[in-house]
Amino acid sequence: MRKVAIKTPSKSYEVFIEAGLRREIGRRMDDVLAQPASSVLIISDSVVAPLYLDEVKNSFSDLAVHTAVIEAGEASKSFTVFEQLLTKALEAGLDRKSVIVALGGGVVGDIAGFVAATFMRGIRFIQVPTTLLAHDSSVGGKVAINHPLGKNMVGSFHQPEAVFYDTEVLYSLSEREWRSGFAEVMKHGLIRKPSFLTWLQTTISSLESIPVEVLDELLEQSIAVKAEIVAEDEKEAGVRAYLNLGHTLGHALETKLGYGKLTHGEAVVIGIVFAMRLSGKLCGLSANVDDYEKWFQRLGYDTKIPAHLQADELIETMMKDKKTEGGTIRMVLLRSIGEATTMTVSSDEIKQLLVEQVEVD
Ligand SMILES: NC(=O)c1ccc[n+]([C@@H]2O[C@H](COP(=O)([O-])OP(=O)(O)OC[C@H]3O[C@@H](n4cnc5c(N)ncnc54)[C@H](O)[C@@H]3O)[C@@H](O)[C@H]2O)c1
Ligand SMILES: O=C(O)C(=O)C[C@@H](O)[C@H](O)[C@H](O)COP(=O)(O)O
Ligand SMILES: [Zn+2]
Repeated sequence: MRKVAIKTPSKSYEVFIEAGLRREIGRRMDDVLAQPASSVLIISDSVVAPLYLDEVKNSFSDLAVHTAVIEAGEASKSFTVFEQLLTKALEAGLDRKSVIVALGGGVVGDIAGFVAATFMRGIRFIQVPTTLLAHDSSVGGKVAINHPLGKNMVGSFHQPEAVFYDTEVLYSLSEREWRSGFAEVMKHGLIRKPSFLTWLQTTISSLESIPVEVLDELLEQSIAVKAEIVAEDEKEAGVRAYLNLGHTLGHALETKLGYGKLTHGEAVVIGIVFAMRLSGKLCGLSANVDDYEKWFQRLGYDTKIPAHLQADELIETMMKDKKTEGGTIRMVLLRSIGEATTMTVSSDEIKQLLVEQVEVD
């Protein structure tokens, strides 16, 4: 068992990392709750539920356990599904002492967390992440749904009571989902921990899956970066924005292509390459961005912007990014590997580089 402590002004809790933990959720939840739960609503999705919902459900005894299964995929982070889940919570008779359990990847974690943040003005919830990407999304309390005009535009900060990470369940992930999650792992190295990044470069040569003998270490190191930053700045008044490296363009790509077309990690990697090229121009990043791009490509990422997207429409969507201030785009850039910063960037500078990164047919 590995543990990472998350300490924020609003709540302190732990991330427990252990193979087989899904069969222990009910019993372990009692250990982390200061007050017992009156009932539980497990929210999962249509891919995860058939695999793991029964095992999680059976780990609870002497408690009313309700379940809700949403359609798998990014399109479910919507107002419609949000309302359906609130209706389910009401029909199931949840009260202020009830606990929501988010069993799934970042989509389930984000929407279930937002239901918990808003139901009766806020009830407790537990994260049970089932994707590699969710090592990021389950920690730190950002919960949200998407708006057709922008990613995560409606949300809150609502910290979970605990994160129970069962590493065994990751081995039913597709290669594409391993790759998507690994984008956020690399991001954590790039913004804060060059030694971790070097370790990743020497240890991980394929993303078919992450070898079991390195998985726990990789998760602990990557979550530790997030924990450090969230402890410094829970509500993104400053350094937490560094966790957004690659996201200004990444989110715009997800929005403009239609939610779910690219995975979140695929979009973020394109955004990271873009942010690194801009960093070379604007804030002295001396690292060879071509070498990083080649590393990403060797790992199977497509680093180019799809050809049919126009720079102007991407810029228009980037303008709606949550870091934008007074109509100017603020991006996370790198002064060096491991040292992030935020900077205002003009549309002209963005446009020129966007055009250069568009894929050639
Ligand atoms: N809140 C945050 O801080 C934060 C951080 C990063 C990303 N996010 C959000 O997270 C979302 C992406 O999360 P994701 O990549 O986990 O996507 P996801 O939840 O859609 O999961 C990806 C796919 O894998 C399937 N899946 C999940 N677990 C599985 C398992 N163990 N075995 C087999 N299949 C499984 C899902 O059903 C889905 O089809 C995005 O909406 C992104 O905006 C939030
Ligand atoms: O935790 C954070 O802070 C992050 O920015 C982590 C990101 O990986 C994540 O995608 C997050 O949901 C983006 O937040 P947003 O505020 O840009 O919507
Ligand atoms: Zn992200």
